[in-house]
Amino acid sequence: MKNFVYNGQPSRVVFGAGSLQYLGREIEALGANKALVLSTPEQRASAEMIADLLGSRAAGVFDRAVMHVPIETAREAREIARKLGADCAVAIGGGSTTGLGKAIALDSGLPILAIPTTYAGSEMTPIYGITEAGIKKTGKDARVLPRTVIYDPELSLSLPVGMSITSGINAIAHAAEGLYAVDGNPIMDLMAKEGMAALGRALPAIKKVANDMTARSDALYGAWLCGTVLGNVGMALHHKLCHTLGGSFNLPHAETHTIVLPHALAYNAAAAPEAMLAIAGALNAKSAAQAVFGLAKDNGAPVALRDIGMKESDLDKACDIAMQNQYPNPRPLERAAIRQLLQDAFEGARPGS
Ligand SMILES: NC(=O)c1ccc[n+]([C@@H]2O[C@H](COP(=O)([O-])OP(=O)(O)OC[C@H]3O[C@@H](n4cnc5c(N)ncnc54)[C@H](O)[C@@H]3O)[C@@H](O)[C@H]2O)c1
Ligand SMILES: O=C(O)CCC(=O)CC(=O)O
Repeated sequence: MKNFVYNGQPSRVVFGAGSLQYLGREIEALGANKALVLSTPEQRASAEMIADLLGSRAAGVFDRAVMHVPIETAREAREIARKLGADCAVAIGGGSTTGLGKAIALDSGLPILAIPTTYAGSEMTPIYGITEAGIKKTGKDARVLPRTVIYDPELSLSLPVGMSITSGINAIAHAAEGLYAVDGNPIMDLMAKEGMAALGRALPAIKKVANDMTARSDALYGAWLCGTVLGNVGMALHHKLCHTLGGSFNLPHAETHTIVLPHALAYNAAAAPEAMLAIAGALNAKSAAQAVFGLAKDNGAPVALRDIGMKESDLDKACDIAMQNQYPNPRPLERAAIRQLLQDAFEGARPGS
């Protein structure tokens, strides 16, 4: 018998190859006149292309977005937005750039138009993260949810294949944990299954042919759905472990998600059997944990924390941090089992089913 609360979150999505052509129309619909364009240094050329498209509606380009939004960068961007008189922010890039837009919006209420070029899903969430004095704090605020999102798969063609696979599995992690969320609901379950299935099809196809437009479109569609799940229901052990490993040990975001997810699913398997069946079904496999491990390994993604910069001597500390301020999880957190999970992820062991 169903028993749930569902809260719709207002955001407008424009999806499709070539949909960047609607940028002007969408800025106008926001009632904005001066957009500050945000990007990482690596995507400066994309930001300039956006500024050119905006013409007189571009206030300027700020290209210093970096992972985990250092407070100093957030302050600098807020000040530039204020000096330029920007009345909206256009974020082109992945979660780091959207995150910078969110840090500006949190302070000023400036509306964000996001143009995602990875599959991280931040554009669909009211979640922000800011790093101060080496500690990453996350929170939720309706002001940071982008008002408009333009998903144009053509802009994801340049995402390197390796990053596409890990970013896609980052998206799958949102959907997988959404299926056993304490505050889950049937709408998010549908989105989670459809999103995972789209990514499960798309990632091997992208590995084969990086510019397969159908696969790129499927992947971005999956990212939208999985990101929506992240924005609507609470995450569990897997996200807690990744926040610990990323925030305290500076491990790269999407790769960490890719490595940890099969082990977190194996840990939760017996406590969340229906979710596991749904995940396995969406990925066309018998075991959820094995399916995700295979998706990573067969497509050349890293499967061991030791290969992305984790030190074995830090595993005890990581375990201690992960045991603090626990997120709700289907199986209670048992220290010895979590420590073993981290060891398995460190070594890249095949997870149990
Ligand atoms: N708040 C949320 O809801 C949420 C959700 C997911 C991730 N995040 C945050 O987002 C960050 C990670 O985001 P990410 O994994 O998207 O990585 P990212 O935004 O850091 O991007 C990684 C690199 O890829 C480049 N890149 C992005 N798209 C590209 C493209 N199409 N072509 C070529 N290069 C491209 C970027 O410029 C950057 O150099 C983390 O800080 C994470 O915590 C937040
Ligand atoms: O860094 C943030 O903004 C929060 C990240 C988050 O909750 C989603 C994730 O870990 O992929």
